[in-house]
Formats: sequence, structure tokens, C-alpha cells
Amino acid sequence: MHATFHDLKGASVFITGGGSGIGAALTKGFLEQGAKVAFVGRSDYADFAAELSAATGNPPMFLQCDVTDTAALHAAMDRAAEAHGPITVLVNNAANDQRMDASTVTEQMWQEMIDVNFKHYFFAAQKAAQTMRETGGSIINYSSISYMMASTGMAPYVASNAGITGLTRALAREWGPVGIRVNAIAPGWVLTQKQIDKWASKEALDAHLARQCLPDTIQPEDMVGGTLFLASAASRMMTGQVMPIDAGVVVTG
Ligand SMILES: NC(=O)c1ccc[n+]([C@@H]2O[C@H](COP(=O)([O-])OP(=O)(O)OC[C@H]3O[C@@H](n4cnc5c(N)ncnc54)[C@H](O)[C@@H]3O)[C@@H](O)[C@H]2O)c1
Ligand SMILES: O=C(O)[C@H](O)[C@@H](O)[C@H](O)[C@H](O)CO
Repeated sequence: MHATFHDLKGASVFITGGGSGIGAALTKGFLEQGAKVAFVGRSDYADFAAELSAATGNPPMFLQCDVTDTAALHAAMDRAAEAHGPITVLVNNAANDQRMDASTVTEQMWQEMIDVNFKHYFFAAQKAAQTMRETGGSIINYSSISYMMASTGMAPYVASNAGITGLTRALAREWGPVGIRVNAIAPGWVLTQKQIDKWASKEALDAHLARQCLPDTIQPEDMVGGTLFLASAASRMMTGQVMPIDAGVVVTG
């Protein structure tokens, strides 16, 4: 059960990649606060939206959209704002941590990885800021501890995660004067179904858990409290920060 942040009731929240993994936990978490939530995903998450509506009594708005198509992303944000009012909380979460040997990365692969892991963070923020500069707002960018750990086998993804933190600081400074806060969350290894299915072998997981201060695995729901905190006025004077939620990974260990 999460804490209640009273100012999130009725807030217009937009989440990218809110239909699965961490994003799905975030969508549910904001709905449970009574927020008006719109989320985008590339696949069809209409059934998930209907499930959440039944579970929380607070229907989310699902908009199918590829976030690498900036015009489509902006159109989805317009539709969300028409239905829910100007977006005051933006969670940039959609990403793809596809594995690849750095020596095999072509220019096309590089561009696709930067597009899905980085480009849309900026253009969603830029769009949201158009109205947040009137209403105030909070932008939360999902990065990763991957760049702190120097993770291998996903160089363009890791570079994007580092870039997201630079972008977070740049926008926090540029837009602080107009009342927009911008922070990042850097999760550790979060055991979404996709991670379990694709990457979390026993050996890899044991090695990772040995580096955590807290020996438990991290669940998608463990990302919700920190995200709600950054969205709400509870973090009113916090901006430009990167908040790890990683069970205390010893980065140089
Ligand atoms: N799971 C982890 O261990 C972990 C660790 C560190 C950081 N993160 C970060 O957390 C965030 C969420 O990760 P996750 O593990 O839940 O990922 P996930 O792959 O399970 O979910 C990502 C979501 O983004 C959506 N998405 C992907 N490409 C899209 C596109 N082009 N257009 C629209 N939607 C698209 C997918 O449909 C999916 O719903 C990401 O920013 C990721 O970098 C995750
Ligand atoms: O975003 C990331 O960093 C990756 O998606 C995860 O797989 C883990 O953090 C890493 O692999 C743990 O070793």
C-alpha cells in the first residue's frame, strides 16, 4: 500500500510505456491516487486499461502510439490534455534495453536505440512544458543505474541513460524559473516479466544481488512510491536530481 499524496488527486498525468513493466505499476499507482492518467504504448494495451478501470474504479486513457514518432506522441499528449486538462505530471518511461555487442552496432541500430531510449524524453518534455509553464509541473525521467555500473552489452542504451541525467539537469535549470521541476529516477535491476523472460538468469541475478545492500529482488511496485513523491508537492524544492532506487548497489564493488 502506498502513501497518499493529496495533491495528486485529479492531477493530469501522462506516462509513456505505461502498459507493461514498471510503467504498468506507475499507471496503477497514479490511478489509486485519484489522478487522471493517460498512457501511451506501442502495443495494444486496451485490455490492461479495462482491467485497471475495474480494479481501481478510475479509468485510465490508453492511446496507442510509437513514441519515436514525435508528431504522433504530441498528438497523443494533446488528446490527453483535452480529456484531462493540461498535463501537470509527465513520466518519461518508455525504453528498450535490447542487448547488443558494441562492435556490431550499425548507424541504423544506433539511431533506433537513441530514438527509443532518449529522443522522445526531450520532445515529450518540450511539449508538456508549453502548458506547464502556466500551470507548474513535474517531469520525471526514467534513467537507470546502468551508466553508473558501466553495464556491458547495451552501449547505446547506457549512453542514453547517462544522457537522460544531463537532460534532466539542463531542463531543470532552464525551466525552474517558470515552475517546472525535472528529476530522474535510476532504477536498479527491476524484475519485470520481460527481465525474467529475457535476461535474469540465475547466475546474472545472483551476481547482481551480491552487489545490493538489500538482498531482496526489486519489483515494479517498488518504483511507485518514489515516482509519486517526485510528482507531488512533497518534493516541492527538489529538482535536477537523479534518485537511484536500486537496493543500494555498490557501484565500484
Ligand atoms: N527493468 C529494469 O530492470 C530497469 C532497470 C533500470 C532502468 N529501467 C528503466 O525503467 C523504464 C521502464 O523499464 P521496463 O523494464 O518497465 O521496460 P519494459 O520494456 O518492460 O516496458 C517498456 C514499455 O515501453 C513501451 N515502449 C517501448 N518502445 C516504445 C515505443 N517505441 N513507443 C511506445 N512505447 C514503447 C513498451 O510498450 C513497454 O510498455 C525504462 O526507462 C528503463 O530504462 C528499467
Ligand atoms: O536498465 C538496466 O540497467 C537493465 O535493464 C537491467 O537489465 C539491469 O539494470 C542490469 O542488467 C543489471 O545488471
